[in-house]
Order: sequence, then structure tokens, then C-alpha cells
Amino acid sequence: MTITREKVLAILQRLRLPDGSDPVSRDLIRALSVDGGAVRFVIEASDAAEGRALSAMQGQAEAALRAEPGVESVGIVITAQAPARGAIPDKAPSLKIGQHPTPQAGGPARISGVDRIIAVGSGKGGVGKSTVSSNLAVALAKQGRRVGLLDADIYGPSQPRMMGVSARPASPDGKTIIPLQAHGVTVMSIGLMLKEDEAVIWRGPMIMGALQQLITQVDWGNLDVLIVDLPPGTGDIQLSLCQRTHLTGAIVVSTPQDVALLDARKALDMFGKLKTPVLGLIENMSTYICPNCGHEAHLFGHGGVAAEAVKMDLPFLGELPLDLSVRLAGDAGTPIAAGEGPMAEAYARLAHRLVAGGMA
Ligand SMILES: Nc1ncnc2c1ncn2[C@@H]1O[C@H](COP(=O)(O)OP(=O)(O)OP(=O)(O)O)[C@@H](O)[C@H]1O
Repeated sequence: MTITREKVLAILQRLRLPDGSDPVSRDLIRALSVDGGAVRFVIEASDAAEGRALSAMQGQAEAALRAEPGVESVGIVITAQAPARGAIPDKAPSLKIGQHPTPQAGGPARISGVDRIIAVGSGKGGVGKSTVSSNLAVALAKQGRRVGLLDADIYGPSQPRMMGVSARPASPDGKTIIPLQAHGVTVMSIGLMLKEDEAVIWRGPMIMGALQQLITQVDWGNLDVLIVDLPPGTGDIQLSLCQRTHLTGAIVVSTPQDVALLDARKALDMFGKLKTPVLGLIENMSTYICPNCGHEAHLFGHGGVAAEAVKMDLPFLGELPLDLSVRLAGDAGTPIAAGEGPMAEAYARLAHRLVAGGMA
């Protein structure tokens, strides 16, 4: 007898809270994972008082789950956010971006009209994940694919600058958000909904709500592939995206440096735990060729990501050189892949590989 995520949710839905509602409909269950017979999840209370009130339910949930055939262990954690009055906005910005996520029945959902979704992640920040996302999106569009780019880096959205878009997306009916178009790609970023220089200080549920809105409220149209530029690390956004959205898979970007690789391994471990297939690894800032003398240098080392891919039995998708033109193009809002030259060709090869493999 095996236990499934759906079965766990059905059991939890039978429990009653003091107000007569159940924890699933109240959207209190987070990070549910069912790994063999091990069931783990977080009950998220809105404050400490609710957390205390919910601790009775923790025992009932554990007893109900343990009684279920196939369940070997149950791990439940109650978290309660301390209210930080004044510091954290309760109200979301316009278009109500940043609401609490609504409960979602069943497993990860597909986006209607979108054939594939690829998440681009990294363990460490600054390794070029956003650069790879935008250039890959543009390179795929150049090969005739219908491509969307979602900037899910809520804390540091960089796609508006890299893709050269700044207009606020329209919402004729106040609900659907019309994404922007740039370099043949349909683009949406939380950065387009916020004022420039405005810091996002949201609690986990609001962040997850914002992500859910960006995915479900944006009119993505018909896409062959949606590229999702994740924030660095292994936090709420990654968890929420992998658990709520049906992903084709994830690509992990790293530099060959040991410290970056160390963090990349954590990202790979996270995708493994969340059962998101890893489509492959990319080595960015691999080789530097001096524009004056042609000397080839390896500022962050070389080949470390390819070696890691072999070790982990994962596809190595390619290496991208460190090249000043990449940064300048990104800063100027026209990804290097939109033009011609060796870097554009490197991205074209990467895009071709994904298309040939049925991944994009
Ligand atoms: N191959 C490259 N050659 C030269 N510069 C690069 C290359 N890749 C990325 N960069 C530059 O490095 C900086 C960091 O890149 P980027 O913002 O894409 O990284 P990131 O991993 O998305 O960072 P963050 O952690 O902020 O999300 C940017 O200025 C970008 O232009």
C-alpha cells in the first residue's frame, strides 16, 4: 500500500479546526512532501496565537496519518510568523500582486496554452542565471519557438533591465495581466509591477501568492516553452513553483568555482527532493579570452561543472565564456543572443540542444 500526496490532503481535509473549517481549505499546509512512506509538511499559522490553537490539530493529523496503511513516519512542524507591524505591507501593490496563495486542489498544475515550463536556477547568486535565462529565451525565439520569460526573482528582478522593458503591464479587466513583448519573447516580471528601487518586504505566503498570480493571472497565450528565472538559492519561490506548477524540468547554472559548485549541489539536491527533473547543468563564465592578445584564461576555473554533471549522471548542456559584451548587452536591454557573433552562436547551440531534446 503506498501513500500519495492526494491521500494525505484528503485525510487532512477531514480534520476540523475550531471554526469548523479544515486546514487544507484554509491553505495552512505548506511544503507537503511524500517520500516513500515518509510524510512531511508544515502547518503555517498566521500568528503565534493561531499556532498555539493549531497544536491540538497537529496531534490529530499525526494520529490520522499514522493510522493510514503505507505511512511509516510523519513529520509536522507548526510555524507562526511574528507580526511586524508597520514594516511589512499587508496590502499588496496594484493588481493585488502579493496576495496569499489560494489553495490548489490536486498536484502541480499546468498553465493552459503553455506546453513546457523550464525553471532556471542556481545555488549561488551572481553566477549568471538571469543572463542565461534571457539569452536562452531570445535564442529559442530566434529559432522560431514561442517563448515566455517569467522573472520569478521577486527580491531582485533583473529581467526588465536585461530585456529592455519598463512599461507597466496593462490589465483591461483588472484581473488578467497582459505581459510585455521584447526581442520576440513574452516577458513578465514582478519588477514591472513595483516602483523602481522599491524593496519587496513580504512574508513567505505573500511571495508565494505573488508567484501564483504571475503564473495564473498573466495571459501567457500559446507558448512552446516558458522559461522561469528563479531567485538564487533554495527558498519559498523554488518550493512553491516546483510543488504547484507542472515543470518540464530545471536547468542549473553555475560557475566552475568550488564555492559556486558547492551551492549548485544544494540546488540539485532540492530539485531532487521536490521530484523536479534536472534537464542539465550549464557552466557560465567558463573561459575568458583577452580581447587584446587572445590569451585564454580561466578566472573561475574550468570544467568543474562538466565534471560535476558526470559525477551526478546529469546532462551537461554546455559552457558559456566570460565576455564583456554579455554584460554590456544585458545592461543595455538587448541580450547578446539577439545579435550575431560567438556568444550569440553559443546560445544558439544551447537553444538548439534543448529543442532537439524536446525540452523547448
Ligand atoms: N558570461 C558572462 N560574461 C560576462 N558577464 C556576465 C556573464 N554572465 C553574467 N554576466 C554578468 O554578471 C552579472 C550577474 O549576472 P546575473 O544577474 O545574470 O546573475 P544571477 O545569477 O541571475 O544573479 P542574481 O543572484 O542577482 O539573481 C551581470 O552583470 C551579468 O551581466
